[in-house]
Amino acid sequence: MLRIAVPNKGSLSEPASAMLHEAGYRQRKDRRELVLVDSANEVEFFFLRPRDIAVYVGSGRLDIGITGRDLLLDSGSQAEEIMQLGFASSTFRYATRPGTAKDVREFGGMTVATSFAGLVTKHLADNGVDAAVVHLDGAVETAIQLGVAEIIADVVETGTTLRNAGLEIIGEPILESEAIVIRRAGEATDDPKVQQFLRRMQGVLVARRYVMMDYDIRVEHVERAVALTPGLESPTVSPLHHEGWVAVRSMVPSSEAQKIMDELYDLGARAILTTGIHACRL
Ligand SMILES: Nc1ncnc2c1ncn2[C@@H]1O[C@H](COP(=O)(O)OP(=O)(O)OP(=O)(O)O)[C@@H](O)[C@H]1O
Ligand SMILES: O=P(O)(O)OC[C@H]1O[C@H](OP(=O)(O)OP(=O)(O)O)[C@H](O)[C@@H]1O
Ligand SMILES: [Mg+2]
Repeated sequence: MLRIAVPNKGSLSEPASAMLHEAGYRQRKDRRELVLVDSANEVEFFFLRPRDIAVYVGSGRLDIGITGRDLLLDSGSQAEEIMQLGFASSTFRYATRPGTAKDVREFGGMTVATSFAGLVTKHLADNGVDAAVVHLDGAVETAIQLGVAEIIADVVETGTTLRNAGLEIIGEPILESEAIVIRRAGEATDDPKVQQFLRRMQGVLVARRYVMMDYDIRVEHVERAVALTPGLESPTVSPLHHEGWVAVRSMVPSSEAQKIMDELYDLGARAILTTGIHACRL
């Protein structure tokens, strides 16, 4: 059985379970369930606090886990990133009241409040800055108003929380984060069970990002048409009963589908259809 850690709460929890469900795995119906065995797929899921997942995986108690890159790096665990999952994207940044500091090198003697003390302590040391770090569990934006710190370091997605607290970002992001799959550092990556899991997750990412496009076009225009729809490897071109016409089938990025349909139409393509992809293995 492959033993997989899944976030049980917070921003990562629902999208992680949704992705696993799309990949064909059983997921819990009751949020209080802590362990779930999916015997048909030979997988056991452990629903754990997102912060703890790198600890379990790094110690080798669980084979793989889904967590955030920022949480992995903050934990200092012996675990490594093996796949990006494309959700819960954010940056991790310093922020303060206008006029306090413009660069991390000006933080000397100040206090930084954060829920990611490991990450921030390392970043300050890497920049040769002697600043105090106060660890808070959440809502760190309020720490400045309440006089606990002059600077905060926190997750920023849209920036709304910072703006509402009257804070401004300082400098470049400390890091860019998203949901990732992790495993114990240095572990061989050719375990067939792990490989199968990663292929399933990759299949979900591709199914979400691409649509299947079909169209009919006159033979003399097919080269220009397939240049617009090159597919991942090569488009399928089939003869049509109607002489001089072919049918083309190809995967295209869903974000570009409408633009490509317009361009194909202008080239003379007709019966242009797109259909969703439910699952795939590349
Ligand atoms: N607003 C957000 N947008 C994108 N990702 C976020 C956001 N807030 C937190 N995250 C990500 O979620 C992970 C933190 O998960 P965690 O469950 O510990 O905190 P949370 O999602 O903020 O939940 P809570 O604060 O309710 O406990 C990190 O990887 C972080 O980057
Ligand atoms: O840039 P934004 O789109 O505003 O999102 C960022 C906010 O989202 C998270 O807060 P959360 O709601 O999880 O509360 P917390 O601070 O208590 O973790 C994070 O800690 C930031 O405060
Ligand atoms: Mg939070």
